[in-house]
Amino acid sequence: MAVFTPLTDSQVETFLSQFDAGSLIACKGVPAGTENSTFFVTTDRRELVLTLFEQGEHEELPFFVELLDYLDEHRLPVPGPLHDRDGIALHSLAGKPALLFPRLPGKHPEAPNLAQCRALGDALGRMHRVSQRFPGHRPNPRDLHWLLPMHHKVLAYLSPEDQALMKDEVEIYQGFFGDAPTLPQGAIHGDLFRDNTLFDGDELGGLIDFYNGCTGDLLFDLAIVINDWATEADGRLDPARYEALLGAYQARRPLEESEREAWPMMLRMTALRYWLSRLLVVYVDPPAHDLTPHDPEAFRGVLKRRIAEGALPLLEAAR
Ligand SMILES: Nc1ncnc2c1ncn2[C@@H]1O[C@H](COP(=O)(O)OP(=O)(O)O)[C@@H](O)[C@H]1O
Ligand SMILES: N[C@@H](CCOP(=O)(O)O)C(=O)O
Repeated sequence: MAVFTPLTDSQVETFLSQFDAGSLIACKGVPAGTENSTFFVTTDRRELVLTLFEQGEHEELPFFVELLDYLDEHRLPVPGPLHDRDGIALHSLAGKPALLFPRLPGKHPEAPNLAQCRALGDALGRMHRVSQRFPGHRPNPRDLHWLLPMHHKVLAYLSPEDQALMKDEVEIYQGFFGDAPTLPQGAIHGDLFRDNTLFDGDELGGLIDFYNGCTGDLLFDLAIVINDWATEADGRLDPARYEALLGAYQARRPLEESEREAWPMMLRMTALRYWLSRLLVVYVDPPAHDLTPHDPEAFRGVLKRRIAEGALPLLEAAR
């Protein structure tokens, strides 16, 4: 259960009255959330999602609004936030920052099929084409600059073998990315796992949960996607899903030479990013709620597979 701040109907009615979105019929807490309180709101006009921001840096919310507005204006399948009659999206409700969104159709794909992988690759490629011109700026909070200090915090909890793995990897990324040319930049989702997408059958209903959104290497986003969408439980890449996703992505935005060179390393670095963030949740900074944390071991497995796979000749097949 993850409604951290319950709301009364009268609170929701007053909140809704600022928007041109109809009158309240029903408001239901969504159990699936992990960080924010989310409600499905039905009015006499439409289906909406109300999010109360429980944690995180609230001063960054205007960036997320700008990014979603921008992507929505460019016809990407994202929930563009509703703006009130004065043009304001970000409000306060029950003492928490609040945003109202259209409710997008579909559910999270657990075992994505090839059509869904193609749809996701296509949407991400389209998003990255336009996001290169997004004027906002928010440095990537989970890139190498974060890995460098943070990995020290978990070393004490790891076996000697895993300590060596993590330390060696971070050192390798430092050497590689320190010397590499700047990769194509733009706004990225930053956490585009299956559970941050909605599918209605094979049709992509939308990309949601942009609260890791930031600006940085586009390739970082693509690598996160491959490590989740095209990866088996043991960390192995699934060639068919890999090619479906990368092929559709590159039909919209072909990778540049610098990105092809950085690709195997980016897959490794983003695998380690989740190994580390999950270890931090388990050992260093557990959340106040009792939701089961994600398993860090899964991404240790992904990292080890990516190292073993080396230069990934499959990329050629996905050109
Ligand atoms: N715009 C939306 N349309 C439909 N469902 C949504 C939308 N936004 C969120 N949800 C649903 O609410 C759940 C929790 O939202 P999310 O933003 O992922 O919260 P958290 O950051 O707390 O995990 C999602 O898994 C999804 O099922
Ligand atoms: N999708 C992530 C959860 C969000 O990561 P965070 O670093 O923003 O907390 C996962 O599967 O671990």
